[in-house]
Amino acid sequence: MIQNDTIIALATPSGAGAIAVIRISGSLAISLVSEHFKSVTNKKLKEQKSHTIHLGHLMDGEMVLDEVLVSIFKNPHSYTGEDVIEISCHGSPYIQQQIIQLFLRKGCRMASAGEFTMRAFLNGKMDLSQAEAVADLIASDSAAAHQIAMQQMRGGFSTTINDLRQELLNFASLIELELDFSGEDVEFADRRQFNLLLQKITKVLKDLIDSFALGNVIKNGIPIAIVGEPNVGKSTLLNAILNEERAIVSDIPGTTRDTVEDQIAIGGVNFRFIDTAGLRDTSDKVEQIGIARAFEKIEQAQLVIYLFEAAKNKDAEINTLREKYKDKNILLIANKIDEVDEEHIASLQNKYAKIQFISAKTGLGIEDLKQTLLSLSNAGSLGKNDTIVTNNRHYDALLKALEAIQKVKEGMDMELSSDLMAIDIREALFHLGEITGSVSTDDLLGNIFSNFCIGK
Ligand SMILES: Nc1nc2c(c(=O)[nH]1)N(C=O)[C@@H](CNc1ccc(C(=O)N[C@@H](CCC(=O)O)C(=O)O)cc1)CN2
Ligand SMILES: Nc1nc2c(ncn2[C@@H]2O[C@H](COP(=O)(O)OP(=O)(O)OP(=O)(O)O)[C@@H](O)[C@H]2O)c(=O)[nH]1
Ligand SMILES: [Mg+2]
Repeated sequence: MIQNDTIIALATPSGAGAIAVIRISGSLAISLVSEHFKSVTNKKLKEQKSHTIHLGHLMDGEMVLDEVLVSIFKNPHSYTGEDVIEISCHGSPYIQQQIIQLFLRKGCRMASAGEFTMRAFLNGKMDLSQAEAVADLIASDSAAAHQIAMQQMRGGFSTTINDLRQELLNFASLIELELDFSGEDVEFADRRQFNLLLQKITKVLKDLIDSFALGNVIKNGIPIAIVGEPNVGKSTLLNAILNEERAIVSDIPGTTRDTVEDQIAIGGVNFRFIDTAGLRDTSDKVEQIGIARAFEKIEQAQLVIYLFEAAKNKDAEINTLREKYKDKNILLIANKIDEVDEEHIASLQNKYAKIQFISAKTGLGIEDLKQTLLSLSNAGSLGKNDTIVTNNRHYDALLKALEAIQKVKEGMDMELSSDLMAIDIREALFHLGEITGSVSTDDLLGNIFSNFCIGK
C-alpha cells in the first residue's frame, strides 16, 4: 500500500539541543531535499546510493539555512519502506522550524503521531504488535520493561502467534473441505491430531494470558502496600527505601493521613511503594477515611508489608490480617530492632518463618529487604526470551481467542458437525490475527498510532 503524500516531522525532542533530526518520508522526499541541498562534493543527492550520509548546505533560494548532514534511504529499504531523508541540523528551534516550514511550503505535510511507524506497518516492515512495541520501548523506564518491549519488537510474540494461527488455518481448511462433501461421510481432518493441536494452542494462550499479570506490573511498577499500626515506622521505611524524605515522619501516632506513593527501580524492576495511614480504631473522620484507603491499597497490592515494632507482640493482629487476606502475599517485617536484643530477634525468627528485621531509622536491613522484594516479585528472574504480554489489546484478543478455542474443543467432544466447528475456528483465527494486525480496521490503527509521539 503506497501513501501518496510525503510527510515530515522533527524526530528529536522539541527545544534546543546539540543536533536535531528532521525526518521526511514519501515519494517526494529525495527530490525535494535534493533541490535544496548543496553537497560539498557537488554531487546531486538524487544520485547518491541508499544508506549513505552527506555533508552540505540546506538552501532556501540563495539563503543558507544551515550546514547539515543528510542521510538517504531508498524504498523499500528504509524504516517506513518508502523513500526517507533524514536531515541532521544544528539543534536550534529556529533552524528546525525554518527547515520544516521550507518543506511544508514545497509540498510535504506534517506527520501525525505515529505516522512513520504506521507506514512501516502498512508497508509490511513490521506487524502490529511490533509497531506497538516501538511505543512501549520509547516509554520503558526500567531494564525489565525495556527487555519485554525489545523482545516484542524483535518479533518473538508475533512469531508465536503466527505459528499457532498457521497451524489452525491448515486445519480450518481441511474442516471446511468436509463441508463441500456434506452428506458423504468423509473426514479430511484427523480428529485425534486436531485435538492435540487444540491442547497445544490452549496451553500457549493460557501461558500468554497468565504472563499479563506480570507484564502489567512490570510496566506500571509492582505495587507494594506498607501497612501496620500507627507509629510503627511505615513512613520512615518508605523514606529509607526511596532514599528521600518523601513522607512526613513524626512520633505522633496518626501522622500519615492519606496514602503516599512513589516508584523506585530495584535490580532493573520498577516497584511502587504505598505508605498508608496507621490502622487503629479512631473517631477522627479524616483518619477513618485514610484507614479505609489503606485497606483498599491492600486489595490492590501485589505484596503487602505488615510492619510492626519488634518489641511488641502482634500475634493476634497478624493472625487477623492473614485471616482477612488469605490470598494476599503478606510479608512480616519487624522494625526498630535497634530497640531489642539478639535473643528477642531469635525468638521472633523462630515464631515466623519468613520474617525480616529492619531498623528503618538507621537503615539496617533495608538492602536485604530490597533483595527479598525483588525475588518475591519473580520479575527479576525474567528470562531473556520470555514472551510477556503487557498490552491490554493483546490480552483482550488472547482471551477471546482462548474462548473460541474452548468452544471448538467442546464441539469436538460433542462430535459437532464440521460447519459449526468451522465457525468457532474462524473466530479464533480472527482474534489471533487481530494481535499481529493481519486483520485490522482503520479505526483500530488510528487508535493505536495516535498514542505515539509525533515524529515516530
Ligand atoms: N537516524 C535514525 N536512527 C534510528 C531510527 C531511524 O529511523 N533513524 N530508527 C527508527 O525507529 C531506529 C532504527 N530502526 C531502523 C530500522 C530500519 C531501517 C532501515 O533502513 N531498514 C532498511 C534497510 C536495512 C539495511 O539494509 O541496512 C530495510 O528494512 O529494508 C532504519 C532504521 C533507531 N534509530
Ligand atoms: N528507634 C527507632 N525508631 C524508629 C524507627 N523507625 C521509625 N522510628 C520512629 O518511629 C516514629 C514513627 O515513625 P513514622 O515513620 O512516622 O511511623 P508511621 O508508621 O508512619 O506512623 P503513622 O503515619 O502515624 O501511622 C518516629 O519517631 C520515627 O523516628 C527505628 O527503626 N528505630
Ligand atoms: Mg506514617
